[in-house]
Amino acid sequence: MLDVQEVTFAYQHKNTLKNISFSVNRGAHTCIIGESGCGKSTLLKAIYGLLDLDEGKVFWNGEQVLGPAFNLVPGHDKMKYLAQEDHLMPYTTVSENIKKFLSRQEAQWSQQRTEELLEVIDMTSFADTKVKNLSGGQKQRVALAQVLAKEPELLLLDEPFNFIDNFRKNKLRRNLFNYLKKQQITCIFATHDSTDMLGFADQALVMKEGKILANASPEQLFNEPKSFYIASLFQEVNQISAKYFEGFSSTGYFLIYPSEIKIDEKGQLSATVIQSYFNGTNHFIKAQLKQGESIFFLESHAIKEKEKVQLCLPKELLKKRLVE
Ligand SMILES: Nc1ncnc2c1ncn2[C@@H]1O[C@H](COP(=O)(O)OP(=O)(O)OP(=O)(O)O)[C@@H](O)[C@H]1O
Repeated sequence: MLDVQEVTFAYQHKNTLKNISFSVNRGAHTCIIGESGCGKSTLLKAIYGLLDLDEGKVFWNGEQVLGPAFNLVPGHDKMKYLAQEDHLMPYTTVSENIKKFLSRQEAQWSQQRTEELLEVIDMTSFADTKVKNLSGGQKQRVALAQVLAKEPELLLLDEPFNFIDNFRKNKLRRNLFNYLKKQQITCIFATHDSTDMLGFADQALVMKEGKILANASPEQLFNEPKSFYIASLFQEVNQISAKYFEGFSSTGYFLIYPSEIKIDEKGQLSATVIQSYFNGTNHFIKAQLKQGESIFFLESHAIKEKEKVQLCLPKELLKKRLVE
C-alpha cells in the first residue's frame, strides 16, 4: 500500500505541492488529473523519491521513501517511473531495448517476456526495428514496455499516452491496464484525458494549484461534480443559474452536461439557436438563453440559426448537480 502523508514541496519559493495526503491499495489504479502546471508530474516525482520534501512523508508498504539527500541512486527500487521524456537506446532494436531492462537474463525466459511485452504495447511487428526509426508514439510505447520489464510493485506513469494516436490509444489502454490488473501491479498515472480516467482508474485525484480538490471514484466525480473545474475535466459543461428554477436558491448554479439537456416543448428554459457543430455522432448546438447566457446541448440533427427551442433539464439531476 502507498501512503502519502501531508506532503508539501516547493521548487523555489512557490509551493508546488501543498499538504497532499492520500493512500492507494495494492493493485489499484489511481489517476491524477488536472490542468497543466497543477503539479501532477511533481507529485509523481515526490512519490518515487526524486525530490527532497519540505514537509510530509511517503511510505510504500510501511517503508519510508526517501529523497536524493538520503539515497545515492534516487528512486525506490520496488517502483518504476515513466517520465514524459524517454531514455531509449536509438541504435538498437525494440526487442533489445526491452531485454536490457528485464530483471533476469536466461535466454528462453527473456525471449518469452519480451514477446509478452511486445504484445502488450502492440508492437510485435516492430521487434527488429531500430528505435531511431520509430515515431514519437511508438517510442513512447517502447518506453512503457521497459518500465513493465522490471516487474515493479508500483508503476508511476506521467501522461503515458500523450503521443499516441486515438486509434492505437484505445487498444493500448485496454492491453496495459488489463496486464497490470492481471499482475496485481499498483499504478498511478497522470493525465489530462478524462477517457483514461473514466475507463481505467479505480480512484481519481483531482489537482488544482498544488492541492487535491477531490479524491473519489471517476463515476462519482462525473455524476456529482462538486465544482465547475471538476465537471470541465470530462467535457464542456453548462453552468446554469439556479434562479431560473422554482424552489432553488438564487445564488447557486447547476452543472449540466450537454448530453443531458433535451428539447421539449414543456422545458423550463427558452433559448435561441446560434450555431450547430457536427461531431460525428451528434450535433453540438450552441444557443442563447432568453436571460442572455450561452447553453450547449446535443441533438441528432442540425438546427437552423435563430430557431427558438424549449430546453428541459431532468428534474432528478437538479438536486445532485446544484453547487451553492
Ligand atoms: N524543475 C522545476 N523547477 C522549477 N519549477 C518547476 C520545475 N518543474 C516544474 N515546475 C513548476 O511547478 C509547477 C507544477 O509543474 P508540474 O510539471 O508538476 O505540472 P503538471 O501538472 O505535471 O503539468 P503538465 O500537465 O503540463 O505536465 C509548474 O508551475 C511548473 O512550472
